[in-house]
Amino acid sequence: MMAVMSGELFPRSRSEVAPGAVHLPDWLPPERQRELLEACRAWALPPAGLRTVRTPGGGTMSARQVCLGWHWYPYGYARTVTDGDGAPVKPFPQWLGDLARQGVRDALGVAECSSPYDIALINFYEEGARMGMHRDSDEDADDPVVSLSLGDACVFRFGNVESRGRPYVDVELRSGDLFVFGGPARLAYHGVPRVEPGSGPPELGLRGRLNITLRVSGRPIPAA
Ligand SMILES: O=C(O)CCC(=O)C(=O)O
Ligand SMILES: [Fe+2]
Repeated sequence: MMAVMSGELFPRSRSEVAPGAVHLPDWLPPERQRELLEACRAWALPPAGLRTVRTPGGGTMSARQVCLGWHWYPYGYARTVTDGDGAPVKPFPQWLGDLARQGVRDALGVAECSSPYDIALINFYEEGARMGMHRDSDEDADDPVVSLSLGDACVFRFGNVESRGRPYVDVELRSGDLFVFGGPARLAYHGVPRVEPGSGPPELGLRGRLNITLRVSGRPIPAA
């Protein structure tokens, strides 16, 4: 099936990296990965498409990003791309919310969400891109963060709630993997120190890595 699985001595298996943080390898079958990739390609187009994120300190993030539902900027959420072309953020589709809930159910065994999933951050890692240790703390809800990976494999570093440093666990995330962090792990520091170029399944047809993180904003649904 997937090239990354060929030659594997042991099948990769579910692991609880920390209480509330679960990795489910190969969660998305290849055809669902292809569908999600096609959707990402459409979302990445302007207006409100893929952009380089500038941080308040004057730096830029090396992974480029596009958002759905709510536009994330360092450090908050808006209805429009306030730090880009100013266009309204693209809508968050119902099917993506259903996928998020399914992910929470499969990973944590429960799916009591305070309100529907309504945010997607899609990060595109080209050669050399990475993401520093940070917390996902701009949401007003504590529902689990659901992360889906497509394309090249990466090292996903999952740490603790106290600091950016140790202890942390390095997990390899590959195309189709699900990673969910909620409960006591919801505000843990995490990051992507490395992406392995050319390690994705060739038949997917993606150079680089895409990560889709799904979140609950905890904000009232804005009037249309
Ligand atoms: O790319 C990843 O796996 C992590 C992305 C992430 O942590 C984020 O978007 O906040
Ligand atoms: Fe994050």
